[in-house]
Amino acid sequence: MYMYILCSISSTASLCNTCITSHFNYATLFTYSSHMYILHTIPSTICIEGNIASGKTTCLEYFSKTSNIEVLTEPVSKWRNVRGHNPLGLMYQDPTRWGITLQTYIQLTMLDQHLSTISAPMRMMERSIYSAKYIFVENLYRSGKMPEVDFAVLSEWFEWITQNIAIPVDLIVYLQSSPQTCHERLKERCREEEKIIPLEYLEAIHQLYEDWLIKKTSFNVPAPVLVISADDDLQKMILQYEENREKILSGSNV
Ligand SMILES: Nc1ncnc2c1ncn2[C@@H]1O[C@H](COP(=O)(O)OP(=O)(O)O)[C@@H](O)[C@H]1O
Ligand SMILES: O=c1ccn([C@H]2C[C@H](O)[C@@H](COP(=O)(O)O)O2)c(=O)[nH]1
Repeated sequence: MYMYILCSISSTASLCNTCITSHFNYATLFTYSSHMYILHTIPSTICIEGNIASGKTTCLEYFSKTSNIEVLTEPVSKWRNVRGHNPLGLMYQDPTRWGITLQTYIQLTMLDQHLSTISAPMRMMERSIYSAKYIFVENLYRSGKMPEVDFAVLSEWFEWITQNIAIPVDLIVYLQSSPQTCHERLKERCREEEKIIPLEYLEAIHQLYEDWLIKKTSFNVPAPVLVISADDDLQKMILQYEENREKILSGSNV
């Protein structure tokens, strides 16, 4: 049985009594097994958050050319094909029946990404286990499309995971875009399962993101937030990424 203790490190490594899961650039994980501690350095983590088709994957592709960063895009291909089944497509067809199926699988695959071993000192992820719960599960529940029992089971799972496993995030980059822009881009991207997404769905997701990351009135925000306005064309977005490069790579919003 392994016990995980996460300690915040500034310049020198030391074991601290309390777990601090944000505001650090460098962290060390002590796994305790029987009688000994094993020391691992874990990479700092930047999560790119934003509405559907706001430009997250495009942003990650841009930063994938930077050395010392490992980019992890959302495992959408898994969500579209798990042992021959398509939970993403099923959820859009019948959210009340399949919402829990998709979100359980997303929770697992996101946890896997947070915990995956990488060789680079920095991990840049598309979304997080937090937005899966605080945005997408919440939206299904609030819109009356997820039965209360499904929401309760998913919530119990999420709480167990976040209380028992350290899932550190150092910086959230929020690509803030209007739902209208996302709707246009979504139609352009033309993913089969998403053809039925109405503007209202993107508006609801947008509102949940704003409450979480801008107003900070809904759920715990696990890291500082850097907001980048994402309605601009690609060239202007690249300029913004360059202007913010240092802040992003140092894991800081200031
Ligand atoms: N700044 C932009 N201007 C115009 N189109 C964009 C921009 N960023 C991304 N796109 C296009 O919009 C669609 C969605 O972008 P994507 O990066 O896949 O979004 P996400 O990963 O957030 O769902 C893609 O077709 C992409 O080529
Ligand atoms: O927790 C989640 C995360 C994502 N989705 C859906 C939303 C989109 O249809 C796809 C992929 O999202 P992108 O924003 O295009 O990367 O997955 C979900 O339903 N629940």
